[in-house]
Amino acid sequence: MQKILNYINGAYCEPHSGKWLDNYNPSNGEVYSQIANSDATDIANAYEAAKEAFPIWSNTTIEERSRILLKIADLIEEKMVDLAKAEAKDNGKPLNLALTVDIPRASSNFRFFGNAITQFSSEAHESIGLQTMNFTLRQPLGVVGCISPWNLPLYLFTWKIAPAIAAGNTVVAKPSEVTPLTAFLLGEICTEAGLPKGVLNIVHGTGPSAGQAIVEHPNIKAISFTGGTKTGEHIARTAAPMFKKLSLELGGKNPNLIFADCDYETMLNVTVKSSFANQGQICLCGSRIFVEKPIYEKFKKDFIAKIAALKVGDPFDADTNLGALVSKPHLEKVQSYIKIAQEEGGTILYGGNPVTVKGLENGYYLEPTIIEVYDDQCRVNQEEIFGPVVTIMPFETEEEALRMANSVKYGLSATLWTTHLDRTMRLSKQLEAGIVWVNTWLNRDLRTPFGGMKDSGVGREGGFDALRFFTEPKNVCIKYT
Ligand SMILES: NC(=O)C1=CN([C@@H]2O[C@H](COP(=O)(O)OP(=O)(O)OC[C@H]3O[C@@H](n4cnc5c(N)ncnc54)[C@H](O)[C@@H]3O)[C@@H](O)[C@H]2O)C=CC1
Ligand SMILES: O=C(O)/C=C/C=C(\O)C(=O)O
Repeated sequence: MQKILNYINGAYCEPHSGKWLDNYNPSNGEVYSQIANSDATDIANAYEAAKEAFPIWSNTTIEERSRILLKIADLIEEKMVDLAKAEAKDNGKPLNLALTVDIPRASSNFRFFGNAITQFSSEAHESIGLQTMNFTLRQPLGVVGCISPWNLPLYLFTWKIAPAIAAGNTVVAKPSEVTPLTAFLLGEICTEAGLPKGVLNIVHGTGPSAGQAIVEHPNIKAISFTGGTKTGEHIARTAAPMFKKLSLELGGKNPNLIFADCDYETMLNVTVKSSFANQGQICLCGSRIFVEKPIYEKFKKDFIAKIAALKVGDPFDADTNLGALVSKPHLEKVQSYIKIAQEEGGTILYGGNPVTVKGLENGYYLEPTIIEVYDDQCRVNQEEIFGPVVTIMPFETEEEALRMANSVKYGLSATLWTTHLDRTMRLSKQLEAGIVWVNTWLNRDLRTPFGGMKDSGVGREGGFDALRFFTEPKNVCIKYT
């Protein structure tokens, strides 16, 4: 059986413990590989390799760093099909999605930061009349930790690693133990691209063991984490006494506000995606849909018809719209919320049942599910489900829509459908979200700040924000006569 090995100091190696975890294929429920079950010793080894590589890498010219990052981007593109197949098998997502979204974005992450680092510069402030000149160095932090989740495996893993190494840091990174395969494959791509050994070290294993050891390591200077809010809270508690820099991209329960004056057809098509792309397992999915009363009944009917036409099936079939959920425990968690919805008095307008796919009877499939709710404070409207489940509810006024949109503990993204300019401006300012999309969804320009407010996280990634996170500003003040 295939072994998912650690990649430390430029070479693949077994975990120190000699222990392995089962890796499941969500499409058929079978174990198909073994994952290194690493512990604090593996993290310490990875740290040592990263520490040794740091003085050389941090003094490598920007041009050379950029050249290597661009080469990694090229190699990911060259290996697109193999990587996409690996992602679909490991995660259960449709191959088409991996081919058009996940792997192209992983390549773009390296290409973007390979270029961005050549434009990242220090600031200077001349204190006129005082004969002093200040300039601010932006120095790499040292060894940093990157911890990523299972929903967009290579996409989010590289979203952290690329800016970290572009800025001159060396990295100890851990992908999710639920989807480690493409991170494993990234090791050989980095070697082929000529990334010096020790610059990127990839350690596999569980959160409480390998992940915790990264966060606890006293000399790992910063942690960039994407995952659940509870885990983020735990990481913050562990890291705070060591004054580590933290970037936490956490959960979401994002509102999708639909006004009667919107471009209806575009809204309907995009709302299908923002509800169920990647089986709804994207922290940015619009899982709470609020529709202005005059078009509510029409929307309900049209939305149900669109969803009924989606195909749940084998991730490798070209016409599959929704593949498998990522794991059995996750499927059970999502199903438990459908039960809660019924207990709370919600109406299941569509879906709610597991799907049996011929030849893949033990896979983790679930119908896309639409729940009509009558109180925006109910649990299914407040708690992150992170699956193919959306709630819908009508509203009468802009004020009511805004109040409900903001009445959750999360604040990651919000989507607004309207052609009314004043309303766009008013609501964009008042929505409690780090990202507001108007008449679009998941429309990404990698230069923009990305992250959430409230329980959706701390800090911003993307563009120069990421490069600023992965560097320490040091001001030098010179007095001259
Ligand atoms: N992007 C997002 O917003 C994501 C949100 N979630 C939410 O979180 C829920 C739980 O999913 P999980 O897979 O359990 O996510 P998680 O937050 O536990 O996992 C994310 C990453 O953190 C690591 N991790 C876990 N515990 C850690 C610790 N103590 N120290 C350091 N690293 C640790 C994991 O190994 C994984 O690499 C989901 O049902 C979903 O609601 C999950 C994944 C992504
Ligand atoms: O950077 C993006 O485009 C998307 C990020 C998505 C997540 O962070 C997530 O789903 O967890």
